[in-house]
Order: sequence, then C-alpha cells, then structure tokens
Amino acid sequence: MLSDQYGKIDIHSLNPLILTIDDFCDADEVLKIQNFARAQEFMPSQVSTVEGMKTDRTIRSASGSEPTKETERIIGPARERAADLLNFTINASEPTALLKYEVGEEYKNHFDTTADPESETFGRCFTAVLYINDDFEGGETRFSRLGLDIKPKAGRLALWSNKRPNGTDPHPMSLHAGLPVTAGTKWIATFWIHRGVVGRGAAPAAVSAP
Ligand SMILES: O=C(O)CCC(=O)C(=O)O
Ligand SMILES: [Fe+2]
Repeated sequence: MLSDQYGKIDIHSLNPLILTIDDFCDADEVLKIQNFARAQEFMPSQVSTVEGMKTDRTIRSASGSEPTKETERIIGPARERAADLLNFTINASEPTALLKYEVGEEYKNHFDTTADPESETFGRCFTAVLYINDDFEGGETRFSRLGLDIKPKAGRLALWSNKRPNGTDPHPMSLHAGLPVTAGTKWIATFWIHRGVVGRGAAPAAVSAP
C-alpha cells in the first residue's frame, strides 16, 4: 500500500486531481539530492511560448540546470517512482527539470500543457514536483483558481493532473504558480509525466477524474 511506503498522503482536489505525498524521498535520498542540487550550475530557465522555447524572465525568473547522466543517477529513481504511481513507465517521462529560485524569483501563473498537439508540452498529462529543501520562506505552489497553496517540505511530492477529462485541453483549474521566495533559496525537481511516447502528438487519453 502507498501509505505503507510513504508518509502522509493528502488529496487536495479531485478534478483536477491534486495530491501531496510526504516522505516520498527518505532522509538519505533527500540529503543526496540536496547535495547534488547545491553543486549544480544554473542558467535562466526556458519557458514554452507560442514561438517555442525561450528565456522569458517575466514568466519564470527561476533558473534551471541542464539534465545530465548524473541528474538521472541521483534524481532518476524518484522520477521513476512518481511515474510508477500512475502506472506509467519511465520512458513516458521527460528529463528531470531541476529548478532553483533565489529571493524574489518566482514562476508566475501558467499551465504545464497546451491543447496544441504540435506542442512539445501537449503530452504532459501529469506534473510531479519534488520539494528538495524547505530552509527558505515563500515559494509555495499556488493553484490560483482553487485557493490552494502547497507548502514546500523537503521530500514531499506534489502530483497533479493537467488535462481536462477530454484528455487534450489544459484543465482550467490546474493554473498554478511558484510564489516568490522571500528568504533563502528554493530547489525543486519537476517531472512532467506523459502517457505513452514523449513528444509532439502524443495524444493522451482521458486521464482526469470525470
Ligand atoms: O515552483 C513551483 O512551486 C512550481 C513549479 C512549476 O510549476 C513547474 O515547474 O512547472
Ligand atoms: Fe508548472
């Protein structure tokens, strides 16, 4: 049972499904990922826009690191477990996005997917965010239209569905933001979970609760 493997599991919304799982990574794994994250070089993050991927600090001012074999070795097992929760395979997941937010940095309201089958983000049925540390202030993940803030806690996984029940359009209530960090530095790993093959035109079937 999941609750035997992990800590407290909370369901915050059914449609779209939004849940958190505490102690998704145990203390040793959290420490290993923290040490890895702190040692990485970070560059301004890219966001997906109608013109393709670009650096746009008006949407996301956090910075990201290039995923490497080492990222896979250190964070891959958690990504694999997140996909396993949904019975998807690791092949159905994009490379891990490791993000760092310094004071004042944020990720403004956005959807993680689009309704455009040509877009690289079309297949993102689910997003899982692993909170790597919690020695900072601010930085909650806010579902603006649901009045829901998820508090970062080291080792906690937030998992949500991005699609409406038709499986193609972004779920309007999945609009979310990473609020500005007000003290310290926030690190997260984001896993975008696709159903089937990653990439353009990977049509997901209906995956959300009706
Ligand atoms: O920083 C957060 O809490 C949210 C991150 C996010 O929305 C994303 O990586 O797509
Ligand atoms: Fe997001």
